[in-house]
Amino acid sequence: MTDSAHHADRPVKAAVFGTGSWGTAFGTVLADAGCEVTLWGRRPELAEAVNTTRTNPDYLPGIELPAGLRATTDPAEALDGADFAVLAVPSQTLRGNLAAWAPLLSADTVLVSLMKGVELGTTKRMSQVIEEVAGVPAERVAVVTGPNLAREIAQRLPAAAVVACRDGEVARRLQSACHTQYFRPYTNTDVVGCELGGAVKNVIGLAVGIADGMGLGDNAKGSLITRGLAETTRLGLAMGADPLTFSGLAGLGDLVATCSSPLSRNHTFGLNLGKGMTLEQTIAVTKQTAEGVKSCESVLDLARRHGVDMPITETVVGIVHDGKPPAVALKELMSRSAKPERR
Ligand SMILES: NC(=O)c1ccc[n+]([C@@H]2O[C@H](COP(=O)([O-])OP(=O)(O)OC[C@H]3O[C@@H](n4cnc5c(N)ncnc54)[C@H](O)[C@@H]3O)[C@@H](O)[C@H]2O)c1
Ligand SMILES: O=P(O)(O)OC[C@H](O)CO
Repeated sequence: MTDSAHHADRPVKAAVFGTGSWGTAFGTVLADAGCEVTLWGRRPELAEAVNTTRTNPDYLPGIELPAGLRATTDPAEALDGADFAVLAVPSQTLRGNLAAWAPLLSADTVLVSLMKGVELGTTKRMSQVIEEVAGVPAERVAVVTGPNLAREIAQRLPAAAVVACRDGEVARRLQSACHTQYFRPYTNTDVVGCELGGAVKNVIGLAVGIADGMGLGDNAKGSLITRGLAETTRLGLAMGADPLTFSGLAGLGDLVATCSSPLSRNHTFGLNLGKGMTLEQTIAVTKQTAEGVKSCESVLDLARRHGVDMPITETVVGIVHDGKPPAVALKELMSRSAKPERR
């Protein structure tokens, strides 16, 4: 673990872009695993706070960060000698952000996506956006996903995760760079399945939050999780993913964590809508990135492009973007024509 995060005779170096909750928490994992980690953030005062107080007061208050983690606002400084460039900004800003950083990348730096979203308009997965903007092959892009609520990880509570890359050897290098006593990463080469699992679970998390807010009970929750996984798997199959990925950490594991945790921003966003807040009120009280709010539209777009039926995703889009009252949307969902379970 700690000893394995070395590259030949020097520590592995990682730049983490995004000093929000998950960038800071995953940077903590890398530093605890023995890497030299530099966090990039937009705001000098937050970088200063990380360096002087060894905490991130805005995103992870009260949690001590490791000594091997420092912050800067200079992307070139963050990337200097980096083996891994880890990206943890909102999915919809990644393209613009990375365009500015790409010219600073070395030829052998591996790009790592922590993001769980699908780009609006293009319907591209985050690894595809990275390949396109940075001009790198799929073998140099990895994805970290799974049931990883940032605050729990930063508190060093135990969790497993998936490190996915088309090139299995690159996945193994990243696995060893982020393996600690509390963070157990597994490798996978099914990048499409891992990314879809992460992006669609946010949409199902919204649906479950809405149901919880409406007081629909635990049977409704179990039904939404299971049928949500069924529609995720249908989309994955149409896009060439391995269906077994969806019963793993990137699918079921993340779905269960998101749909059952008060720490989930997507679940909380849905909960507020289900309790009767308007979209505007809900957005106003949401301080961090709830990716499903935008990605429900791109996931539905993706489903239509692939001719896949995703009724729960469609219901979420109806409530979140078309102003459909949750009670009306529920009635419509329950009135769909009867069918066999496996179809
Ligand atoms: N928080 C979690 O538990 C968690 C876990 C796994 C994956 N993720 C994923 O990680 C990604 C980042 O989420 P997060 O939880 O860190 O979000 P966050 O809201 O906590 O932080 C987002 C970070 O991006 C920065 N940012 C916002 N707009 C920006 C812009 N236009 N340009 C550059 N930077 C910008 C913010 O300043 C902040 O530092 C999301 O895709 C999310 O789904 C989050
Ligand atoms: O807070 P959420 O809803 O973005 O979920 C965080 C993580 O993705 C859980 O694995």
